[in-house]
Amino acid sequence: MKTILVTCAIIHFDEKVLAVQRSKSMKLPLKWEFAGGKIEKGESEIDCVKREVFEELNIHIKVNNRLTPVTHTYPDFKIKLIPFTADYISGDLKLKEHADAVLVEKQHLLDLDWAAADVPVVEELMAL
Ligand SMILES: Nc1nc2c([nH]c(=O)n2[C@H]2C[C@H](O)[C@@H](COP(=O)(O)OP(=O)(O)OP(=O)(O)O)O2)c(=O)[nH]1
Repeated sequence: MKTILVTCAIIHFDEKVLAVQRSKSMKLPLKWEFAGGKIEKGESEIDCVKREVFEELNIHIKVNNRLTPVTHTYPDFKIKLIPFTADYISGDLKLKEHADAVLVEKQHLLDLDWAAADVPVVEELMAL
């Protein structure tokens, strides 16, 4: 099975981080994730995560640290999820694709129903 490379951004707004919920019509419907998406051919990880966040949320971010990538096999595809911490810089948040968004304190992140690949990312984040 081919592995798709996906970046995501853990965007900090002061002490909280932004989680977004996939819509009913997307793969992994209604699961929570960090904004991001597939790396395009020739694109750097950082350019990808900035582009995806702007396309999905209409905001600009500053990318900070790369966390540990997670490889996960879903029933019909396999991904390598590459997470970055980031800070909100500018723009009015608009949900272009997602069903919902919440700002969550780090200690409450595991209350959400995450996409399976994100669980190790959330655990690493909570331990930082
Ligand atoms: N953006 C993002 N995707 C994630 C996370 N965790 C996780 O398993 N994924 C999966 C869901 C998607 O299948 C894939 C990201 O692809 P995408 O968002 O660009 O595309 P998609 O699946 O919605 O659309 P498509 O395959 O129909 O083109 O990675 C995450 O935290 N952020």
